Amino acid sequence: MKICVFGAGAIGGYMGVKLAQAGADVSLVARGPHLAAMKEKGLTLIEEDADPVTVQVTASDNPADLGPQDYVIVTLKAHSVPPVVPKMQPLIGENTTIVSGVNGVPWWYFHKIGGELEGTRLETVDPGNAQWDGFGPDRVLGCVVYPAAEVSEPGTIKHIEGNRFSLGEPDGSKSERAMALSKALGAAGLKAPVRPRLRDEIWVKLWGNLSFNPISALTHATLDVLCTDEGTRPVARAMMLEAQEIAEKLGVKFPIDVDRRIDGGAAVGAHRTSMLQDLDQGRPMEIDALVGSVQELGRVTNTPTPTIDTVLALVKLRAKSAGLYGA
Ligand SMILES: NC(=O)C1=CN([C@@H]2O[C@H](COP(=O)(O)OP(=O)(O)OC[C@H]3O[C@@H](n4cnc5c(N)ncnc54)[C@H](OP(=O)(O)O)[C@@H]3O)[C@@H](O)[C@H]2O)C=CC1
Ligand SMILES: CC(C)(CO)C(=O)C(=O)O
Repeated sequence: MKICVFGAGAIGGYMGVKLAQAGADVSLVARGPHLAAMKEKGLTLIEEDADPVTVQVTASDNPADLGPQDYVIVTLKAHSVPPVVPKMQPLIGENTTIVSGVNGVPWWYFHKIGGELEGTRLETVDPGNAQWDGFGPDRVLGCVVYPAAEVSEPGTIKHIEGNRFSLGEPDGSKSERAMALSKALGAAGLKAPVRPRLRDEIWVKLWGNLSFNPISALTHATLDVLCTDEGTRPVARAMMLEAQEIAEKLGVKFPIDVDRRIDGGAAVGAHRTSMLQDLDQGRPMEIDALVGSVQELGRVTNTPTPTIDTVLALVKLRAKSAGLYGA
């Protein structure tokens, strides 16, 4: 089974080391100093309570070097995917599965969902239908990424917590391709359950990213603070309730309520969300995928999103002021 991880930064690098350690036929697409370090010294993974491990990996910035794959696991930031679809084509053969390991509303959301919204495209996450047309939705296997990791220096991944990558077919089936990837990830020491209702998990994760991430970027507060502060907790809660109304119209079942989700965020502690980290480090922020997409779904389902609209406007301007959003 040939697996290529496209965008082998924090999450893709973590997966890449685990797969390589387990003897999988895995290759990594990366770029810049991180790629150069991987090629020179291998890819190192630092995990708590374990000695660092370094594996030699097949890595390139040119997918044509790697050829057609059985699975391409995309672990890029959401906004980085559409522009690289043409570059990814050499990795795609007749039976290639694309695994979308990207936060936010996935571009394939309305594929095989059934009902009147079947096939709806989302401009915020797939401008110009780049992925829908360039990959084709039938190739897609969904994935919700739970681990936290960072590139601590070029060629080195620091794992922070978690090892679960929930997988799910757009139609909810336990397909052969989903089960085979689950087995390969399991053999690499990762948890990769195949879920019949992946969209429910997408929304529970998105609840937090939609609200905590922009609030943290606007206030520079860590999760423990913004989830308990008497001013920002109700803002997060209002955003989440708007999102819940949208999701429930789309058939999602939430296994917990908003207060439990916010308490879960608070329990993570003094964490700077990925959006705040991106702002701090001058990197583009995943605003469209995490917040804009939910506003778009509000329009699609005729659901008012006043709090989401307000926070989205503020965080977009914050990002624009830092030169990290739009032209
Ligand atoms: N990190 C985390 O803890 C978590 C992340 N996620 C989600 O997982 C996804 C990936 O996040 P994360 O791993 O943090 O992101 P990273 O930025 O660490 O990894 C993406 C990597 O892809 C590289 N890249 C970008 N464009 C190209 C290209 N055209 N060719 C080759 N390489 C490229 C980036 O290089 P460069 O740095 O030069 O841009 C970077 O090394 C995101 O959607 C994120 O929200 C979900 C849960 C937790
Ligand atoms: C906020 C958190 C921990 C989940 O809600 C996250 O995933 C992020 O920092 O992007």
